Amino acid sequence: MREALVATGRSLFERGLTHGRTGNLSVREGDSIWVTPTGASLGTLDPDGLARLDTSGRYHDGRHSSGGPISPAVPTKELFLHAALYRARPDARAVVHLHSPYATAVSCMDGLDPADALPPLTAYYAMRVGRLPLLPYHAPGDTALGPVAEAAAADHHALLLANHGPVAAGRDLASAADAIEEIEATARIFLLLQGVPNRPLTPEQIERTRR
Ligand SMILES: O=C(CO)COP(=O)(O)O
Ligand SMILES: [Zn+2]
Repeated sequence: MREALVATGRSLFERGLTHGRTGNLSVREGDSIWVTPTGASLGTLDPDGLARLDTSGRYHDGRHSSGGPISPAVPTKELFLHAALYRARPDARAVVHLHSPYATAVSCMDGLDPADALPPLTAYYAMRVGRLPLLPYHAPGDTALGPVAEAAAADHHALLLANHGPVAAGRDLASAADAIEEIEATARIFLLLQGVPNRPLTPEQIERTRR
């Protein structure tokens, strides 16, 4: 599990899906959450340097001072955001947050539909993402985003944080990574199509898309 988290982080980083020391990943295993430490590059994670929180460590409200973390690593400042998605989505086993450039560019655009920030341009976007709520800007680590994200995540496994970047939950790490990569690919296509007449998929075409 921890090796997979490290390998996924490296892969995302090496392909430019997040930069510097941005982004964070977590996996839920039983009563524990393994999460990347704050201030880490996703390109150079260490399986022994991840933070591990158990439910008695009160990860539910993102506070990790009482009972956890069990390991000495200080968890990401977005732990509360990961916890909000896990609370909202009992089937979720992984959460990925990135500052991927095209999705982040879209998150800075004016005039988006806050209920659904990107059009369904391709079948894989429709399959892997569906609707993408745009959540209002909060500073990184601002726990006021927690209840907002939790409410939105009840019906959506992927969210776009305004002027920040995407976050996606999945039934496993590969699914969460697939969803966030699909957001990035579609954001890029969406930006390429600015000013170009285009045809998003129709509801009927989406309905016929194999999941
Ligand atoms: O993406 C980030 C903040 O939004 C990175 O923060 P952390 O280094 O605490 O994970
Ligand atoms: Zn971030």
